[in-house]
Amino acid sequence: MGGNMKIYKFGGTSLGSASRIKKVADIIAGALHQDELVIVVSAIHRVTDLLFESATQACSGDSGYRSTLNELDHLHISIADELFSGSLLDDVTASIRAELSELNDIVQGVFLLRELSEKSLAFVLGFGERLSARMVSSYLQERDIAAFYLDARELIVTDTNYADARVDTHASGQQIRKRLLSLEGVPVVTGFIAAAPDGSSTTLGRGGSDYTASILGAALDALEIWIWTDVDGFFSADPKRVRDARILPYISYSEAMELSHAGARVLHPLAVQPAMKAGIPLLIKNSFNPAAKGTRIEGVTPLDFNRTLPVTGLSSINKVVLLNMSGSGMVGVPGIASRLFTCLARHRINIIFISQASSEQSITLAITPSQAAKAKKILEEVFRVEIEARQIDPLVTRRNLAMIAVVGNNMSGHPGVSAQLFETLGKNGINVIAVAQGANEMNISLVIDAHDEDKALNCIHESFFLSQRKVHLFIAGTGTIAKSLIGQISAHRLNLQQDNDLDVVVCGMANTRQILFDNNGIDLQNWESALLPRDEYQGIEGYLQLIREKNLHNTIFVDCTASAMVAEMYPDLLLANISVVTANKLGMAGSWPLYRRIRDAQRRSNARFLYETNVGAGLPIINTLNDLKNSGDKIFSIEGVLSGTLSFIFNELRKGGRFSEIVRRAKVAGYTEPDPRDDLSGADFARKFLILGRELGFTLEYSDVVCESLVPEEYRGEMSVTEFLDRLSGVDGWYAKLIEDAAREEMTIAYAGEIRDGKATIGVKKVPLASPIAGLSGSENMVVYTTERYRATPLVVRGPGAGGEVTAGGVFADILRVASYLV
Ligand SMILES: NC(=O)C1=CN([C@@H]2O[C@H](COP(=O)(O)OP(=O)(O)OC[C@H]3O[C@@H](n4cnc5c(N)ncnc54)[C@H](O)[C@@H]3O)[C@@H](O)[C@H]2O)C=CC1
Ligand SMILES: N[C@@H](CC=O)C(=O)O
Ligand code: NA
Repeated sequence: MGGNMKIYKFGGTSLGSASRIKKVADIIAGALHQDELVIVVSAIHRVTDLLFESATQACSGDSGYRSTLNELDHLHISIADELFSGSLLDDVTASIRAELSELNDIVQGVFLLRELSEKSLAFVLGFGERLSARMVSSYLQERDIAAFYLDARELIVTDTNYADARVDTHASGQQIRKRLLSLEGVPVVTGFIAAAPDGSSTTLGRGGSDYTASILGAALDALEIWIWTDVDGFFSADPKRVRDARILPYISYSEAMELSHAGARVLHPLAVQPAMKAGIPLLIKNSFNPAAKGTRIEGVTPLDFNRTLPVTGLSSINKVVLLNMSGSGMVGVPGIASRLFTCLARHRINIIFISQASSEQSITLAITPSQAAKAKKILEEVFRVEIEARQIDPLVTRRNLAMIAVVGNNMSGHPGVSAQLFETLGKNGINVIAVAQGANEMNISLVIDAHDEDKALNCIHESFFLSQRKVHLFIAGTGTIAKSLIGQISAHRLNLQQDNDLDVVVCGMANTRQILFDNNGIDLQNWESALLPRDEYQGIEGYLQLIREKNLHNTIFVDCTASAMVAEMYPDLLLANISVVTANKLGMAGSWPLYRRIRDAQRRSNARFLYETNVGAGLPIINTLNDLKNSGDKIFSIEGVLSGTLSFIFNELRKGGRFSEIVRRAKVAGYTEPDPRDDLSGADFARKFLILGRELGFTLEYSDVVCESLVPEEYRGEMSVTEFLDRLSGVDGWYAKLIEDAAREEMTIAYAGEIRDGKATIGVKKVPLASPIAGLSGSENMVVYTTERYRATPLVVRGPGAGGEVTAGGVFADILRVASYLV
C-alpha cells in the first residue's frame, strides 16, 4: 500500500441492512478511483446488543439466549440472502454459520457454567465485527473489488483488560505495517476487537471501532481517516436535544476530544489520540448523505474555517452520579487526593469530572451510575480511619444528574464566557451543582439536575451560537384578550425576528375545556380549530404540570383568564422559575396572604412577574407609579376613573343612550369582565384601587376599599349573565333621570375613586360638566397622581382603559419586557 491511502470506517447503522451495505460498497467503489483504502467495520446495527444479551441471558440461566442467537442468525442470513446469490451465497452463508456455531458453543458454555468472565464476554462481543467484516468483504468481492477479510486480532496488541483494553501502540504499529504494507487489495478489518499478547480476544470498549480506524491510520501514515456514520458530522450540540444545533465544518483535535469525552457520540473519544499524534486529519461523514461535507478534525484551523465564537460546541452525559467527600480533616493534609485517585484508578473507576475548591474542604467527583456504588465502597474502605475519626464526613452520593461540557479552543483568554454561561442558566432557574474548568480554559463542565439537561443545553446553545433568541409562551385563556394577543403576536412576529432578533413562540394554549401544545410553535392562524378537548382531571394544575415537564428555556406563562384558581398558581410558577405576565387581577388583588405569597415567590425567583394591564389595561399606570416611587417622589393621592366599562356607560349616558343597552355594547366591545356584574358592582374598579394601594405600600384587603355598587338591589341574586342583562332594562329610566337632573345643575354623573392617606374610596360622583372627568369619552380611563414633584400640576395618564386590542398590547409589551430580561 502506498502514500495515497485513507482509512474508511463504517459504523453499525451504515451497515444496518442489505441496501445500506450496497450504499457502502458504492462509496468504497467511488473512492477507489483515486485512493487506496483500508476498510474498518463495526458490527451491524443492534448486533453487539444482541450478543451482550445472549451472554447475560445464558449466564443467568435463561434459555432465552437461544432465541437471541437465532435472531442473530436470522439477521445476518437475511441480509446475505439479499446481497448474494448462487454459490457465493452458499459460501457466505457457510462462513456466517461457522462463526455462529462457534459463538453458540461459547454461549452454551456460559449457560452451563452460569459464569461469564470479562474474557469470555469480550470474546462473545467480538463476533459482531467478525460477521460484518465477512459480509462486507464478500460483498465487495461480488462487486469485483479485490477485498479481503482481515481479523484485527492479527494486528492490534493490547493488555488483558478484556472489556476496555489498552493498546500497545508500538507492538501494534509493527504488526499492522508488517501485515498491511506488503498487501495488495482492500482489507476489510474487524473494528473493536484486538488480542492480548497470548492471543486471547480483547475489545477496545464500546464504540471502539473508531479507535481501530485511528490506530490503523496512524500506523500506516494514512492521508486521512474517514469515520462514516449516520449524521452529517459533529453538531454544535446534540440535534436530538437542541433543534437549532448546526454542523461544525471544522473542529480541532482537542475540541473533538473534549466533546466526545463529554458525551458527543459521533466519535469514540480515544480515536482522536492516534490521529492527533500522527497529524492525520479525521473526517466525520454521513453514509446516508455522502454529499454532505461533514466535519474535518485537524490540528490547525484552516483559514476558511476561522471562527470568532468563543464556544465551539456543547455535549452532555445524561446520567452521572456525584460523589462528594468532605470534612475539616482534609484541609491542608497532603496525600488525600493522591490516595483517592490512586485507589479509584486501581479499581478502574473512570472519573468523569473533578472539582475541589481552594478551601480544600471537599472533593467532588462525577462517575457513571454503574460504578457509583463500587466507588463509594472503595473510598469508604480507603478512608475508614479518617471517617471513623470524623476527620472526613460520611461520603455522600447524589444521583439523577447530568453533566454538560461547554467546549471551545477560543474560550481561552476570552473573558465573559463563564459569566454569560451562568447568567443564562441562572435566569432559567437551572441550579449548577458542581463546576470544573481546567487551566487550558477550553472546557467548562457543569453538573446539574438531569431534569434540566435539555433546557440547559438549549439556553446555553442559544446564548452562544444564535443571534436570534426565543421565548416560549404558554397562554391560559382563549377569550377576548387572548385572541387579540395571538393576533398581535402573529402580525408582529416577523418584525421582532428581523429587527429585535427575538422569536416569540407560542407553545401552549388552554381554556377550561380545551388545550393545545406544540414545543416548536402553535400555528397562530389555525389555533382555534387545533384546540383539543382536555381530560377532566387536567385542570389548571394539569396544564402547569405539563409546562413544567416540558421545561423549555425562557418560558413565560401568560394569564388571560379571570380565574382565581389560575392566580393561585403564580407563586408555584415563579418558584419553578417560570416568568408570569398577567392580565388577570385576581393575583395582585387577591387575598393579602396570596398577595404576600406572590411577592415572596417573586423575590426568591429568578423569573419575572409583570401585570401592567391589571390597572387601566395597556395604559402605563403601574409602571408610572413605580417610576415615581422608585425615584423618590412622594405620592399624596391617586384619583381617577379606572373602569373602562363604567367610564363608557356614563360617557354614553350623557349622550342620551339607554343604560341596559350601553352595558350590552360595552360587553360586545370587550370592555367588560367575563361577568359584567364585576364591573357594575364596582368590584373590578375596587380591585384596581386595591392593587394601586398595595403598590403604594399599604396593607389592604379588598374589604378595605369602600365601594358603591351600580347593580340594582333587586338583581343581586343568583342568575346567569344573560338573565341579568335581560332584566337590566328595568333601571334604564332611573339612570336617564339621574343624568337629566344633574345636567340641569351643569353637572354630570361619573364613577370615580381616590386613594388618600391609605384609604381607598370609589363610587358614583356628581362632577361639574367642565371637569376633566366629564370630558372622557369611550372607554377612557384617567389617573391623576398628585405628588411632591407633581403638586401644582398633577401628572395625568389618560386613554382607553379597556378592550381587547389595548389590553393585549399591554400584555404583549410586558412579554417583551420579560423577554429582554431573559435573552
Ligand atoms: N377586557 C379588558 O378590557 C381587560 C381585561 N383584563 C383581564 O383579562 C382577563 C381576560 O379577560 P377576557 O379575555 O375579556 O375574558 P374572556 O371571558 O373573554 O376569556 C377568559 C378565558 O379564560 C378561560 N379560563 C377561565 N378559567 C380558566 C381556568 N381555570 N383555566 C384555563 N382557562 C380558564 C376561559 O375559558 C376563557 O377562554 C380578565 O382577567 C380580565 O380582568 C384586563 C384588562 C382589560
Ligand atoms: N372590565 C375592565 C377591563 C379592564 O380591566 C374595565 O371595564 O375596565
Ligand atoms: Na396598565
